[in-house]
Amino acid sequence: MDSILVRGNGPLNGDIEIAGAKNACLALMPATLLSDEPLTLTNAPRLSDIKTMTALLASLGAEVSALQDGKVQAMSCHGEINPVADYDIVRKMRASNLVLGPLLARLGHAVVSLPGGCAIGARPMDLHTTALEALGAEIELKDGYLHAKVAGGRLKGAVHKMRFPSVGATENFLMAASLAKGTSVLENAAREPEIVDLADCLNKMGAQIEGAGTSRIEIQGVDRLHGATHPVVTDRIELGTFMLAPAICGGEVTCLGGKLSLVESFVEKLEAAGISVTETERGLTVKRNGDRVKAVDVVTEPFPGFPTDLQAQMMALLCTAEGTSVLEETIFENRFMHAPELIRMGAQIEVHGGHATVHGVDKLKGAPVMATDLRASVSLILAGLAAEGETVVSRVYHLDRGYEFIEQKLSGIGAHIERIKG
Ligand SMILES: CC(=O)N[C@H]1[C@@H](OP(=O)(O)OP(=O)(O)OC[C@H]2O[C@@H](n3ccc(=O)[nH]c3=O)[C@H](O)[C@@H]2O)O[C@H](CO)[C@@H](O)[C@@H]1O
Ligand SMILES: C=C(OP(=O)(O)O)C(=O)O
Repeated sequence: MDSILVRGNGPLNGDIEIAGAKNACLALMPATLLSDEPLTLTNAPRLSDIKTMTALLASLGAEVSALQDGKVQAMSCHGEINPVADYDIVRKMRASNLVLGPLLARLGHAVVSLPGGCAIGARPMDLHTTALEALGAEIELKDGYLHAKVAGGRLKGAVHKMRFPSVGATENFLMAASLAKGTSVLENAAREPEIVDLADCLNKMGAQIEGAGTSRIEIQGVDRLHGATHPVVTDRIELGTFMLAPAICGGEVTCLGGKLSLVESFVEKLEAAGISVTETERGLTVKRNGDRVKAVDVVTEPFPGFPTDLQAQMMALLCTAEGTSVLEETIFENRFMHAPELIRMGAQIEVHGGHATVHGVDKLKGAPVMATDLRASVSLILAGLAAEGETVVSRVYHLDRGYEFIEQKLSGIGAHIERIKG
């Protein structure tokens, strides 16, 4: 298994290109199941998760090809569709559960393995199933699989309010309701940019969705959807991650394609810590003011709040802040696994339940550390860039799920980083 070696760095300077969003692309790809015409996604990220979704869609009967430089993902689903999403693929990736809504809408039945838990916490599906049941589906759990069917074969529009604004359940509901008979309304819907991106793409395919990006989304069901070409929205988590590189090491870096609207609550915290962020036509330029950042408190929340997917990276920054910061994780129950690894590097962190208290130290020290999940992995790389000496992050397969060409991208702004093939 590969490892990443990072050497403590001086200032970082230059431009870094931000890719299309993993979490948007993984929701857009299953939309191909809704139409027999081709769906082409441009600006797709080159990640192992995208390959896993490709394998899942292929197992369901879709033709999926990555074209040109790999950034164009073309999909077509005109042949026979297999309604069974197998455990062997679904277990590899939470986002596999996003085929449930489209399969049900297109075929009137589906059998999808439960994703199971993952390192960061439980990944339940009750919000997905109750949302689809509101549209007339009957869903039963048997042998670890959700068996879903619709009497009469077609879902029916309905008003549904979710108890929590789940991103995945909102995505499944949008795709399912697009082909349902009549009007559907989702209340307390998730407002993440990835939801807006999916709704934009579905609308290009002929869906009639209004209100995406707000907590009330209205969907007028249509009889069929057609093909479309759609660019995947910028990855706000990759953007936030790379914005932290100059914040940690000093210097000035422009994240090309970055937009403030994608990362507002994150930028508020960066500014409070003493980092300046400027938006230009090229992207977001980030500069640290002074030698050390100031401590800030962070609470993760659904969008537009501070993203859970940036909590680990923010903790890496706060390890060397002046003062004490408290990070509260409210989305996933086990998302502080980077803390013990950061402690190995000299950080002073106490974790109590969903709270982590970080007492800033002058300097971190390089150490061998272990990546436990995707965002934890990258937080250790960021911490390594701020540490004295060498840090080797092992088990980086997690990293390849969410960051394309990370060594090349960070080397391009002056970081000392290399991959050790394992
Ligand atoms: C709100 C939030 O930040 N969601 C994040 C979540 O999306 P993802 O779609 O995976 O997760 P949800 O938004 O559905 O889940 C967030 C919370 O709801 C709970 N839950 C979820 C579904 C369900 O049926 N029942 C249930 O109780 C989960 O246990 C969790 O506590 O992970 C993605 C990958 O890290 C992130 O990009 C999303 O921003
Ligand atoms: C945890 C993440 O992904 P997933 O939900 O696919 O596990 C993430 O993107 O940070």
